[in-house]
Amino acid sequence: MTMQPTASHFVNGAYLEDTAGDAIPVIFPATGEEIARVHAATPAVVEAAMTAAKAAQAQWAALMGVERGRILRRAADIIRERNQELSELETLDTGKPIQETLIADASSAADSLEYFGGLAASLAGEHMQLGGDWAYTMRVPLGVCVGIGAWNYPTQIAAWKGAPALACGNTMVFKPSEQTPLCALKLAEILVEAGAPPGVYNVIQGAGEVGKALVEDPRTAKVSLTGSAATGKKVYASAAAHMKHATMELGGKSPLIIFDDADLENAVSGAINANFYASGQVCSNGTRVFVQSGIKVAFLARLAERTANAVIGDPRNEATNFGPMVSEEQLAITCNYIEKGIAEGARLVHGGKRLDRPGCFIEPTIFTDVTDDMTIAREEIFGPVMSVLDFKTEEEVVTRANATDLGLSGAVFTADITRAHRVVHAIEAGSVWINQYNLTPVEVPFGGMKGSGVGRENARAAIEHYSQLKTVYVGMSPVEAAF
Ligand SMILES: NC(=O)c1ccc[n+]([C@@H]2O[C@H](COP(=O)([O-])OP(=O)(O)OC[C@H]3O[C@@H](n4cnc5c(N)ncnc54)[C@H](O)[C@@H]3O)[C@@H](O)[C@H]2O)c1
Ligand SMILES: C[N+](C)(C)CC=O
Repeated sequence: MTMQPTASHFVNGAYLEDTAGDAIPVIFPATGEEIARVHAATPAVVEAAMTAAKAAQAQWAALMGVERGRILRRAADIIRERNQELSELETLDTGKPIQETLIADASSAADSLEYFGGLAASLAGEHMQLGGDWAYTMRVPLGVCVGIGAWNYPTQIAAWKGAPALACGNTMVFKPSEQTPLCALKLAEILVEAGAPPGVYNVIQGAGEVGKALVEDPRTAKVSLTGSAATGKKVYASAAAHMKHATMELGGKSPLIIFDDADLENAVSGAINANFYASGQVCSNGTRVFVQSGIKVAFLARLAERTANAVIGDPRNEATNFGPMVSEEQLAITCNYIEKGIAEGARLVHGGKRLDRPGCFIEPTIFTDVTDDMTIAREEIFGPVMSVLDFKTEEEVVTRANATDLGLSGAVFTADITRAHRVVHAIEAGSVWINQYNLTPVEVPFGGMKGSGVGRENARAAIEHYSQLKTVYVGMSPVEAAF
């Protein structure tokens, strides 16, 4: 099986190769098979991409918003028509089950292009009457935006950054994660097919060094990173040093709070989605599951029963609902955390073992008797490891839920609507669900508080992060000079 792209990079409207860059093998995580090989961008490729994006920007921004929007919406239509093919590619690139990718990835990219394509024509400033004088604001693009992606949602991340950037009249150079380089190339190809001029959306490959070169390039006006908190700190500092705009979509260690009065079955469903979707490799996952004492025994019993029903296997099989992890490296990190959990006294309720088969498979894992000070309760694992902690009172759980430097997401499951709102208002996180988990439609802003990031993706909020206001003061009478 091979998914070899035409070339490693997509620059100035066409595929571009430069084999002088380090080779990056693309591994299908379910088998360990190499399905493609791309090359990291050399300085010449970085230069070509930045030059193309810079050259294309003014002309792209000069188009009517409705014209830019039409191109984005046409790209959305093409993505929907090719959903099967793009979902299969996402599955091969990441290892996520096809039953997930068919509904969550290319379609999310299409939603984003459709949504921001729809908004492009309505981007506008304001008019202020100042007696006889007046002023107005214009919403203007930032210039060349750099997007840098994580490996868990390669298609979605490429579009969540590209669609609002392009809608606002910016151009983009996007660098996917070196672990999942294939999907973003398809987005670049589709945008050109939809009518985007050369240079408007470019994709180049590489690891952190290439990302760093893009961030530091003087032509870069804005950086949007999806990645770990550690990388975020470095990239944010570098962007700030040169006064560049920045959006940081980083990791989390989110609390999922289940009160005694919650619908048990729904709470179990929430905890499963919040921990085992995409084999646990979701930034917003609710990995600290706080369960009120009265419901804990019943919750754990039902959770273990339902988790035992997971269909683990080849992600290309439509029946599979739990696939491999993305890489041997990520699997090893996860196994290490499981060992630490055991060593620090947490009790395994389910899973905990690597599967005895080829590929990066590990069982969905549930720990109970977890305490707040344990490593597995403090650090983002980014694997299918759920920690169940118990609590007695609302006040106690809110304090414990907030006792983290991160603040990406959270949830509360309860039948008491007053308490639900009280608790979600108290949780320090960018997205909080009530009796739901991990739904992130394009209509609602997504992003983190505290160490989980700055800025927001999706919704109208993203427009604020991909454009800036210019104020124009119009003098209607002579200047009154002092002398
Ligand atoms: N908040 C969100 O929306 C969101 C979504 C998905 C993933 N994530 C987070 O991403 C992390 C997992 O992804 P990962 O392992 O790919 O993260 P990572 O931080 O290792 O890498 C992310 C990207 O940054 C690049 N990079 C690394 N060092 C860089 C540097 N110095 N300068 C510029 N670019 C650099 C990498 O090549 C990669 O493309 C998790 O922490 C997860 O929570 C967050
Ligand atoms: C943004 N989200 C939650 C869809 C995927 C994060 O890993």
